Amino acid sequence: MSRLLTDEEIERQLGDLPGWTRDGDEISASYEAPDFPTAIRLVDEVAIEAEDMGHHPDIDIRWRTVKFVLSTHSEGGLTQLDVELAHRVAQASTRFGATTGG
Ligand SMILES: C[C@H](O)[C@H](O)[C@H]1CNC2=NC(N)=NC(=O)C2=N1
Repeated sequence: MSRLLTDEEIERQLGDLPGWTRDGDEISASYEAPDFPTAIRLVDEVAIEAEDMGHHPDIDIRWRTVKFVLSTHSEGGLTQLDVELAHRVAQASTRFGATTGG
């Protein structure tokens, strides 16, 4: 089900994901939460979503900035699972008042 996406498919779908950029086999975005506890709650929410999907982000937390890096390791690149998880991260970020530069 999770075949690698083409360059065109990736670029088109990133158009619906403000703040998300592609770097080779990964897509990533940084979100700034109102404060550190909210950043941690955002990470906790994304952990629940990721576990639900069976698809997990790399996460970097620095004070109230949280960077999510997505790739499908089993396929060696980007699949629809990464796009789906990015949308879930974006929606959770909105709920927690976290914003992205994009
Ligand atoms: C069996 C299980 O679904 C796999 O190991 C999943 C777990 N989470 C994963 N997450 C990500 N980002 N890539 C994977 O290939 C992956 N594989």
